Amino acid sequence: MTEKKHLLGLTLDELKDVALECGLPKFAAKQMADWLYKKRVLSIEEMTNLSLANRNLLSEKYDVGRSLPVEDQRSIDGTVKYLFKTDAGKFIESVMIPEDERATLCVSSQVGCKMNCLFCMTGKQGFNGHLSANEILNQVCSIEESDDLTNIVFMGMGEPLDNYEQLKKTLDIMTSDYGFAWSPKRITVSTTGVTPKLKRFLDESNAHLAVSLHTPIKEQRLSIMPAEKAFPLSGVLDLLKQYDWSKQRRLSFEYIMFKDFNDSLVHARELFKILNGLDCRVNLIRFHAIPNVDLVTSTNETMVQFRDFLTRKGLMCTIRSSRGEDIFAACGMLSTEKSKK
Ligand SMILES: C[S@@+](CC[C@H](N)C(=O)[O-])C[C@H]1O[C@@H](n2cnc3c(N)ncnc32)[C@H](O)[C@@H]1O
Ligand code: SF4
Repeated sequence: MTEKKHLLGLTLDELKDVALECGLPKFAAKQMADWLYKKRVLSIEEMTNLSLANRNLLSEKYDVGRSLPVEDQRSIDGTVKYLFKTDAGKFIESVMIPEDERATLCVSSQVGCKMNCLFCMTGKQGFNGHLSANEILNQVCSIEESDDLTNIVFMGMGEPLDNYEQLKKTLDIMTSDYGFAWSPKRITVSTTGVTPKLKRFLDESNAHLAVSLHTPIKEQRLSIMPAEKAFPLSGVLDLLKQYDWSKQRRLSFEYIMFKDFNDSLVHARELFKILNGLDCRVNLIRFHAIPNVDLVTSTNETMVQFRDFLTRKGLMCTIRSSRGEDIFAACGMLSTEKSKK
């Protein structure tokens, strides 16, 4: 028996094609979108404003394509890490982070990652495949807290801009009226800066952008982020400087603080210099230690000094609190290497 194709993850135009293919009236596409993205049903059977005959026709080739997490782990700080199995039998993780009135879901965009950043567990796993829009949206729809989510960040496993077509489809469905109808201000895409795709992302979406910067010095960045070779930070900044960031769209830079590596005031000064003229903020992140990597996180005192230096210069800078470290759910700690085995 051939595998059925999934409806979740299809845009309204694609659902119109499905309606045509299965001999359903064109307006059935909007009805399907309502069931998938507003009422979030698990089966075609539940789409009760489609006639039974039409539901049967649709079910011959399609299913909804929802799959529940196969495992969850809860941190003492309330963070929950979910494990999902993909269609290809691989595993990915998503992390739900509750904070005051907010509930943020950190989603994965790939199984593993090609970028091989020295400090990241996902990078150590290597690249095991792209996720489809279905598999990205399923992470949002299929967790217990789904209805309460206030924000989505693409900071889980993978480099979202290396999977641009599926990212774009996901963002379209999340922000369109026929889809989740979310404001793009609730969504942040984090990237090392895959320049050609970054340009498309800036032109084709209004979601917030976070760039993983980590050091203003080229040779140092190259030593911890091999992607610096193909997509130098200087090119990323040139591109970003062509856009108007003074409106609703937010630009931020992630900066992991490594002790005696990138945490001196010389670095802070250089960072200020290269970001000068950009309407942006800097998030300082503690390094979450991973096995077999010699880097160490900076002290709180150093982080505060670094932050205060930039703040005094007029650059908005915050220290991001680490969440879910006890269950290996914090930034850069996600890996499904073991699940694979
Ligand atoms: C896992 S990445 C996923 C998104 C995208 N690939 C990127 O690098 O921006 C999300 C963020 O986690 C950071 N990160 C990776 N490893 C980390 C670690 N061990 N400790 C703290 N942050 C880490 C990355 O630099 C990035 O800012
Ligand atoms: S930090 Fe981001 S780009 Fe680098 S290896 Fe990890 S997931 Fe990939």
